[in-house]
Amino acid sequence: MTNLQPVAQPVLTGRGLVKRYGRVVALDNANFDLYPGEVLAVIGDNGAGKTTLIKAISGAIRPDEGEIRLDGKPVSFRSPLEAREHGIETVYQTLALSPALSIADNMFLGRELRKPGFMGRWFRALDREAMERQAREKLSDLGLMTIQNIGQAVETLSGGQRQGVAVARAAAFGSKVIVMDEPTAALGVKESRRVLELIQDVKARGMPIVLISHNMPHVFEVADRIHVHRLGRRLCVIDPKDYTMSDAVAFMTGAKEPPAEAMAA
Ligand SMILES: Nc1ncnc2c1ncn2[C@@H]1O[C@H](COP(=O)(O)OP(=O)(O)OP(=O)(O)O)[C@@H](O)[C@H]1O
Repeated sequence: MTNLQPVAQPVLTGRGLVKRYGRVVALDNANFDLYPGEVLAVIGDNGAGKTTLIKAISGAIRPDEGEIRLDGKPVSFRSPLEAREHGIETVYQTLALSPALSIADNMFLGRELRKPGFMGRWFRALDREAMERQAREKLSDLGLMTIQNIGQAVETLSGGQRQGVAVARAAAFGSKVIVMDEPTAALGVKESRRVLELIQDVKARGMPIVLISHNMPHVFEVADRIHVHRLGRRLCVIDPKDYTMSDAVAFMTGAKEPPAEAMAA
């Protein structure tokens, strides 16, 4: 069995996270660990609490209880913007791109570059040239320059290309962690392949990734470790090399219990 306790300090941890929605306990004392440079897949049945976990670590919700640490320091994000400011970028299932805006505008949405000047930030003119240049650089860094025109509206791109823009944006600005919620769910075979390659590219640049996915072949292809979530908490962490996809599904549905060494604290 592979030793699943990496020696490095985790980049991001969650301890004892609780989130209640009325009587529903979406997170029930959940723990979480992400290590440097790894792709950590989070899998679980519908309603297991994966999205709630990811929302907690990306600032979209505040847990009722528990502690989140980034680089060993306790953090408490009041909004996704605050999490972004700390280097945690999230690519949501719904993408959060503005279809009518250009690729460059989308990449800089909410953090537009402005020309220098004496006036307050919001009164200075946008520096379109710099944004377009940097957007082009970021996309080509990730091998995404099949997109010809950076001024093209996002609504004219294919699903895979849109996902590419969202991932490139996250990779460009996420200085510490990238979280991806079902990045291949709405994509065809070829486009999914490109996104999986992108995940590998981002990982190769040393950035750890949290990947939530129901797609077991994709999870088994790219994940270094798999966090299995059940009934609002982490049940176990497994190495995809040591288990089959049907083992993973059996653990997540409760059809089979994981061996003691994989059980999470
Ligand atoms: N805003 C909300 N209001 C009320 N209940 C919620 C809310 N968000 C999540 N829940 C409940 O919390 C539980 C966990 O939901 P969550 O979306 O985190 O699960 P999930 O593992 O991501 O599921 P799926 O795979 O279906 O997306 C579910 O019972 C869900 O109905």
